[in-house]
Amino acid sequence: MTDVMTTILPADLQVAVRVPASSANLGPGFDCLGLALGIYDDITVTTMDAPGVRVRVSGEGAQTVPLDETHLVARAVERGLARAGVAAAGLEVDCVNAIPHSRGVGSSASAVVSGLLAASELLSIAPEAFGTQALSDEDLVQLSAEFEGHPDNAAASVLGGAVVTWTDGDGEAIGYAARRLHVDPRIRATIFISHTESSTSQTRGLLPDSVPRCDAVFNVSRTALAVVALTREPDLLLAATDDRLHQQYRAEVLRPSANLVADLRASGYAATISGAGPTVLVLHTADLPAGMADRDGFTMVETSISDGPTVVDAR
Ligand SMILES: Nc1ncnc2c1ncn2[C@@H]1O[C@H](COP(=O)(O)OP(=O)(O)OP(=O)(O)O)[C@@H](O)[C@H]1O
Ligand SMILES: N[C@@H](CCO)C(=O)O
Repeated sequence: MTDVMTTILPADLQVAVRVPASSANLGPGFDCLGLALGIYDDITVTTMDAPGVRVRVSGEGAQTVPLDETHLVARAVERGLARAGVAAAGLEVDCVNAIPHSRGVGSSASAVVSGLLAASELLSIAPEAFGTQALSDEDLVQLSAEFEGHPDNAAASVLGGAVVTWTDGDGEAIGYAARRLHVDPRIRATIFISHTESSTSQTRGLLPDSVPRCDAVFNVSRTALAVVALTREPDLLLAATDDRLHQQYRAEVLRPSANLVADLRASGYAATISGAGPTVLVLHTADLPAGMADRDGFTMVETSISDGPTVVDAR
């Protein structure tokens, strides 16, 4: 689909969507593995006659995010509509956020996906004369990854479950694609949400441009193994979540998280830094022992693996 000339949608179309958080990398799969988590932001978008963008936010980020047209959800709604050559004169965006920001559980990707999914639903309920239709999952992955600059979080929030993502091309025209994996139902996800924040763009800057070949080979093998462990042999999760590509380079600025990962892995748990941190993800099949929750600086949350986003209302 290509962008075409803009026409204006009628006022009072309303859609409500619920979009999951995500954990990226899962250890070795830097920028190419992701997992949707059972923590959700709820977004309602209404088209208006009056020009401008009005944003209301409660929950996570309420004190920090902008409340105008620069808000990430509003920008994503406009981008999604533009894809089909339409726009809204004005937009009202209502956000009820449960996904913590800047902790490594994909809040920015969830915000972008919620805006694009809302746009997609607006396109599907617009009067027939507009000739618009919902965006495909492929479009949602492409457009959300363009915002993020990497597809792992965004694809997990679009498709649910675990995802493998890849890119084609470079420079101005990167293509992003993803496939969902069928996660072995015995696998559970627990996160230790850090009480401190970390900026993804800042910690990406700590990564070297090249790594030793032995480390590259190590990560290629573990990433392939992760697909086996996630889909049918969870006993392999500890080995399959090991990494030499990125966590060691971020450890200095994520010291408490790196120490927690090391402790948990030494005790046999498949722990990794979640995304760019500082939250820590543990994948497991058995109950975690009582007392594990007591970690200074972290709140342990036994979450679920999400089946993906839902459209709650569209009228
Ligand atoms: N729901 C939201 N609404 C508006 N802006 C958001 C929202 N969620 C995140 N953001 C913006 O994205 C920034 C956080 O992005 P960042 O990529 O650093 O962290 P993250 O997405 O939470 O974690 P990670 O990408 O490591 O999983 C916030 O500071 C805020 O500016
Ligand atoms: N793959 C990305 C995920 C950010 O959530 C990174 O590690 O920078």
